[in-house]
Order: sequence, then C-alpha cells, then structure tokens
Amino acid sequence: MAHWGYMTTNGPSTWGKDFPIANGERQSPIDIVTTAAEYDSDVLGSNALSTNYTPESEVKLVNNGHSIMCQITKKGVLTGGPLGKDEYRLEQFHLHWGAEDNRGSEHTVDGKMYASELHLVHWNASKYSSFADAVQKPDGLAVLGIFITPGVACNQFKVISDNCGKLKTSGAEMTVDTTLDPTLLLPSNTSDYWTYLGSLTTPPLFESVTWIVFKEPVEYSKEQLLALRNLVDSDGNHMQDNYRPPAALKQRKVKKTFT
Ligand SMILES: NS(=O)(=O)c1cc(F)cc(F)c1
Ligand SMILES: [Zn+2]
Repeated sequence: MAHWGYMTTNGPSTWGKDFPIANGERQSPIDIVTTAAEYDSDVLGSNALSTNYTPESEVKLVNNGHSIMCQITKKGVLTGGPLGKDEYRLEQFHLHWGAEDNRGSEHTVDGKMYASELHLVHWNASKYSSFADAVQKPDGLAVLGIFITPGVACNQFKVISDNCGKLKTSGAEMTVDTTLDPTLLLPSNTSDYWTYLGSLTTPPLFESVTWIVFKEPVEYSKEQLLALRNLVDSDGNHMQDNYRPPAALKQRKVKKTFT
C-alpha cells in the first residue's frame, strides 16, 4: 500500500481507497458557514470550556513524515463546553500549513483558508484508559483548532520553529531542554468558538473527534511559517500543503458560543 500523503498520487482524493470512512457521515475538516452555525448558550452556559495545562519541562518534537508533532508528557486537562464534565487529557499538538500564506488551514470560515492550523489533541480520560483506547470511540477525542495568520512572532512557538531545521527528515526526533506552556499557544479569546462532531483529518480518519475551533486566529511570523515549510516529509519532499480540504457537512449542525 502506497503510504498516504498529500501529493496527487497519494493525497486526500485517494484516501478513500484504503480508508473507506473518508466518505463517512462525520468527516473533518469542514467549511464553517458562519451564518448557518447555531448559537447555543447551554454549550457555554452550563460550564465554560476550560483548559488546565501543566507546562512541559522539556519539549519532545517529532517529524512524523506528515507534520511536526510535540508529544506531551505532563498532565493537561480540557473540560467543559461541549465536553460537559468529561476530562480530556492533552496528548500532543501538531500543525497543518501551506506552501504560501493563502492556504494551509484545514477548517475554513465561509471559504476563507488561513495560512496554518494548530491542533491540540486530547483524549477522554474520564471514560477511556489511553489515547489508543479512545481514538476509535465516538466521544474519544477532543481537538482544539487554532487558526494561524502571518504577523508578529508567537514566542511560545519559537521552541518549535527554531528547531525545525534539526528535524528536517521524516522520523527525526529531538528533545529540547526548555519549558513550554501549551496555554500560551491558544488565542487570547477562548470563549468564542465553533464546535461540531467530526473525525481525524488524516488517515485513519476515525470519527471520534469533538472539534472546537476558535474564532480568533493567532499570529506567527513569516520566519516561523517558513520554518514549517522547510521540513521534509516521508517522500523527501518539502512538507507543505499538508492539509485535507473540507469534507461534506452531511446531517450535522455546527454550534457557536457567540452571537
Ligand atoms: N489532524 S487531527 O488533529 O485530526 C489528528 C489527530 C491525531 F491524534 C491523529 C491523527 F491521525 C489526526
Ligand atoms: Zn491535525
């Protein structure tokens, strides 16, 4: 089986061959049509979305062949909002980006694509025993989607962007002896978001994700975006345009926490 990727020969339009769920009922990403999203006060009312992350004392970075991933070792919890009382534990974060600033995010907002999208991946530790156990359950995962737009540098992301040069090839890993507080990767406004039931956006495309996509983008500098584009993927090409285009909404409603 040719390894899945983002090229014409192995990209998103070919994934359905090996992963038939690619054409499923709750696939991600989606285009968020802002006027069709339903304001739902009780998503926010009952208990606001809350993150309680412990800063990492060292940063474990991995080039996994299709993204740059930071593995989380400390206890970090996401709960509230659409997650109710369940506590979801932070497992890893990674990104998707374009070859140019006009594309790269996976979710789009009224058809607008951002330059990149950061995903903080959590698993339901209230109901399951591990990420591997949760990854195939309909309420197993929660992913925070943060849009990235070119602007000033994000200081907390420097530990990743400054080390991309040492992670060029697929499979490369490194541990950086520095602290990282995942809270500082979030936008300042974490009250305004869209949420809907979806899937992993890469194979195996499991339909196990409660998506929470923040309205407010975060700025990264041009240099930080360029650092991502200089990474090399598992085929030896520049890791760029590693985003899946929006999938059909089908019988789903997107909820929003703001008017
Ligand atoms: N890109 S994503 O956040 O949906 C994602 C998260 C994950 F933990 C594994 C995957 F294969 C894909
Ligand atoms: Zn992702």
